Amino acid sequence: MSPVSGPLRVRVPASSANLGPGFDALGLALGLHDELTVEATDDGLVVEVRGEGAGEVPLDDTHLVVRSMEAAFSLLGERPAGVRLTCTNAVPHGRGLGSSAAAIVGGLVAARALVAGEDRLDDLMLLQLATDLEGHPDNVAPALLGGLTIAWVDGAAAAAQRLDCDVPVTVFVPPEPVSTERARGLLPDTVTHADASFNAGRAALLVAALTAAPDRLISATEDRLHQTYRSLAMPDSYALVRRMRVEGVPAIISGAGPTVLAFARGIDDFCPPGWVVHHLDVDPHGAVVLPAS
Ligand SMILES: Nc1ncnc2c1ncn2[C@@H]1O[C@H](COP(=O)(O)OP(=O)(O)OP(=O)(O)O)[C@@H](O)[C@H]1O
Ligand SMILES: N[C@@H](CCO)C(=O)O
Repeated sequence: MSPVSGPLRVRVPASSANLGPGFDALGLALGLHDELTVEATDDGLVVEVRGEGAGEVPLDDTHLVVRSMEAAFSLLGERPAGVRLTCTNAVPHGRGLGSSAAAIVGGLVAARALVAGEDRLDDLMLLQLATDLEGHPDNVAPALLGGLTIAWVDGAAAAAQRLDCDVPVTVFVPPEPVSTERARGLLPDTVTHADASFNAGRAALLVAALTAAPDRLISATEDRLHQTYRSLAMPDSYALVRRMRVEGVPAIISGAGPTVLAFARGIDDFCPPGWVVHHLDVDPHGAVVLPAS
């Protein structure tokens, strides 16, 4: 796709990472989207934010979407004289639904569309930039590629395998955020060989369960590497996961939490007071460039 001169729109999905045992590797693109409208101008930077984050995120060049666009411009050695950016956000911040990944990927895809086109900045290069900005690949991969993704880093090189996946999802979003930074700080430096082996097996089973054998989801979503350690920061989320799992519902902490995700529908009665429920499908597309509406 060649560069777009007029205003353009980028739609980028929420994502749920880890999915239980697949810590820092598995991720799922979800049908809840942020939308960016971006236009090259003759001068300056204008940022407008609507929806999630409005009144909270900065409106200058420290804005995460702007920082991400700048990273792409720097790599390309080319940038517009000015940018007008409007963010219409539906992905809640600090909830484990990949809001930071959506901002990063949205900014990179928008910058590519504005000045380069895909022939000069392909998806693998965007995945690398996004992983460098986010710090781990498991949210930015599904945000970029859609579907179910298995992401990894070889040395410093990020990579991902996308898989088709069509599984119904319900997410329960609590009113208060927990930052990924805080959640990552609760993890131990080492785990037992038994726990590592357990998670490796269940993560492998989870890929099979999500693509071919959904009856395995309750076993496939067990985890020993992160959820219990993080329960200190999100006790209500952890209790909700346990309540659903004892009823046979494959429930997990979404990403670094505190959102709870279940691979099921018709379970809204589990929703605690003051939380928000979304019934979501998997987004197969990832970030897409659309004509400005
Ligand atoms: N659309 C956005 N625009 C600007 N800044 C954003 C946007 N989305 C996220 N951020 C920044 O990222 C922070 C949230 O990142 P954090 O990683 O803690 O949560 P998350 O990405 O929503 O959850 P997770 O990474 O666990 O899925 C916000 O507090 C804000 O500073
Ligand atoms: N794998 C990351 C996902 C963050 O969304 C973590 O759990 O910290």
